[in-house]
Amino acid sequence: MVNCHIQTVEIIMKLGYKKIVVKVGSNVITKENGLPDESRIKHLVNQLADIKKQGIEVILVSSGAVASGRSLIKVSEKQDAVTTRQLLAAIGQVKLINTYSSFFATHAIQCAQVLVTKEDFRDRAHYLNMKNCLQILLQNEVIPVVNENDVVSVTELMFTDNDELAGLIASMLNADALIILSNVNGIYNGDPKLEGSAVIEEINGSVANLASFIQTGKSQFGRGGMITKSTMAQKVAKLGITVHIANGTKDDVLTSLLNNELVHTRFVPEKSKSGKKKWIAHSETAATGVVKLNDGAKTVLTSGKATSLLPVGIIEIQTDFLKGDIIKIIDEQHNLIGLGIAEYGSDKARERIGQKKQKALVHYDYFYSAI
Ligand SMILES: Nc1ncnc2c1ncn2[C@@H]1O[C@H](COP(=O)(O)OP(=O)(O)O)[C@@H](O)[C@H]1O
Ligand SMILES: N[C@@H](CCC(=O)OP(=O)(O)O)C(=O)O
Repeated sequence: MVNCHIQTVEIIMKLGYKKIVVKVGSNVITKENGLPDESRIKHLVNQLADIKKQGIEVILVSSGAVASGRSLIKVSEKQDAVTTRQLLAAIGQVKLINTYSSFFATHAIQCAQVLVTKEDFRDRAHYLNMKNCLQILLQNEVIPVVNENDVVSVTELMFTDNDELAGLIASMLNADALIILSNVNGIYNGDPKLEGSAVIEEINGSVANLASFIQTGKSQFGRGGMITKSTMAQKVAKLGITVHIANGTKDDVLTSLLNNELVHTRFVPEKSKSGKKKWIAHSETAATGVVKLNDGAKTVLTSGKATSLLPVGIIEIQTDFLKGDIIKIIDEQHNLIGLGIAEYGSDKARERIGQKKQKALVHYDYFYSAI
């Protein structure tokens, strides 16, 4: 036993992460018959406990409320999809968190339930309140178990899926890595079910044809699918956080991943961005104004150099905004170039369109390039 533990200590230190966010998909912890896979949950908790005991901060984002609810109640077929989801999640989340809590308790570790909605990330003050709460949990050696609050998050107010939520949490907490556990070994260069397909082990920067490898279908209990997972992973890696997509149904997946011994997909991180840029990057739905740029301004702004958005490159203010609002910056073909915080409102910006020597509309420190 002692030797085994010492070995685990060495294993976990190899990648050198200090803070990780682990996202567990519904499929990982749900059996084929739809019932929660308690032995899988227990095995994951054992690994997370080992990792935490090495001094690594762990935040868990776990799906599975709806799947857990299905095991507890029979839903009338007449009930619509939204209400069914609310009902199943409301009941299932209790079971899910109790399962985690009892397994963590065997390691003398406390976990906390943190349920969030997309709205919680929109307003910067609200965002910082949530960040503060998660940090205080971590400082008190508690493992936050985060899920979307499916009871109140409906339709357009929902996250695409929990991968998006996990990306937001990893960015908010400046994690070193985000580990997404699904029921496949990673992103394949073709249909994962076909023999000729292989796992793409490293993705560096934005890969133009990545989406073409991915089948649109998703797994039995999943919500978003692999396309949303890979889009989110590229965005998070661009902010400076390593993203791993691995198979959570494999034994010892976390320990072998952290020991660099697992075949999976790893997104190479770019240089780390500031906390404010990380928030701006995830704030597209909170944007009010839309500003169109000419091609010259687009080239300068996306060159990777520290340049601010000057009125000389603006060709149109499409939607109004106030000073301090998040604005979308688009090119002549209406593609998103980036997001930024407006230094002044749309009235002033309109007066200055195309003019030289005017104050920047978006300062470089508050600009996130989506390209
Ligand atoms: N090229 C691909 N590589 C890996 N998985 C893929 C690919 N194309 C489609 N998929 C599907 O994506 C699924 C994982 O996404 P999703 O259903 O959202 O899972 P989760 O519940 O883990 O979030 C896999 O089960 C697989 O069927
Ligand atoms: N919040 C939902 C999970 C939704 C979701 O994104 O699921 P998945 O694609 O399996 O990560 C639940 O707990 O059932």
